[in-house]
Amino acid sequence: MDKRFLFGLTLSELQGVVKSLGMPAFAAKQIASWLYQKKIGSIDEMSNLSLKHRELLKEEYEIGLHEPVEAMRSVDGTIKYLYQVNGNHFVEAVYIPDDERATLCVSSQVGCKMNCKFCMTGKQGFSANLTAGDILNQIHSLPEKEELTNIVFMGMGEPLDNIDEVLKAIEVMTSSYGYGWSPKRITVSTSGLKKSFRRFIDESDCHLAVSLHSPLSAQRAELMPAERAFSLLEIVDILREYDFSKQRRLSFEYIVFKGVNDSLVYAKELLKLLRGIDCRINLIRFHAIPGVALEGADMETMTAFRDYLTSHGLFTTIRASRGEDIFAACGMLSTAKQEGLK
Ligand SMILES: C[S@@+](CC[C@H](N)C(=O)[O-])C[C@H]1O[C@@H](n2cnc3c(N)ncnc32)[C@H](O)[C@@H]1O
Ligand code: SF4
Repeated sequence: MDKRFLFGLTLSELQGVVKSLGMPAFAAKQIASWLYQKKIGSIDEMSNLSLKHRELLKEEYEIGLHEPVEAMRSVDGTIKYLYQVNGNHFVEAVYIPDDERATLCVSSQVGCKMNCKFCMTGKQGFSANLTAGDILNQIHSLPEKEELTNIVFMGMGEPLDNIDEVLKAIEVMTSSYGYGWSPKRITVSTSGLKKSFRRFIDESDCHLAVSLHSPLSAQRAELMPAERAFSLLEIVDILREYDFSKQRRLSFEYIVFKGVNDSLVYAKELLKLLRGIDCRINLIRFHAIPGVALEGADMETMTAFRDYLTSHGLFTTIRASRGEDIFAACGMLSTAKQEGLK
């Protein structure tokens, strides 16, 4: 019988485990502390549990941590790690060191269902959801774990399409029994999914980044089929109900495509769409992917676009592209090869 994994379980799930094995209730917190606050390789190392209880646990469970199976280094210091999940699937996570920050871009799914026209992960199609353990393992088994200052859910997959596991992973990251991190260190990026959009805002305090890419519904639908199920107008209407003026940050991501959405006409439409919402815009350079007839705008156009928005009261930044030489930049992640899809 395959053993189940302890790593990735929330405190209440661990309470269920110890209860079912007839162990004392306080053992759940002890196990959580071994799992999340230390780095152990086996249940035998949980030295404050009795030998009998460790043996009981071992009959049904194992820790379930997995080191990355491959690492690729960019000239700019970015490192892309490949993790094997669930035996036969693969996902990538990208470590991005910066001056005083070190960010890990994590994956939430193997592939993605959303099929955005410009994204490599979208081209791969969907294979599987990650468990909370698979998501947390990208952090916990990272050689640079201790350096990390920020986590962004901007790797493979649509986090809101795997909301239960994403919320559980965030619970472990932010709880005192887990990593104890502030939710302000975590950003979840989404293309927008009606069924779980509100739930994510209500049940977490993490920063939210919405992939917009066009202020016009028809054009957005061309780029992102998800627009047809949950339009930017519906998204913005919901966001207006919430207060993003305090600790929690709302940003919109906008890939600037040459001759598509890069003129000031679009900047003006963005101002109209987002009027009255406390947010910022993050302009992203397009990372070309094979077989897609889209091009990125040049830096001069992006700077003019940024300056126009900022001078009209919508704070806008241009995101630095990192790890392009190793296919680690935004939207370039794909494990189609490892999955045997091409
Ligand atoms: C890969 S997605 C993952 C998170 C989520 N699924 C989403 O779309 O927001 C992270 C960000 O990368 C952007 N992206 C996708 N393909 C890209 C590309 N080829 N060049 C630049 N950015 C890209 C997405 O639009 C999104 O803002
Ligand atoms: S951009 Fe995000 S939602 Fe769109 S296909 Fe890529 S991973 Fe999926």
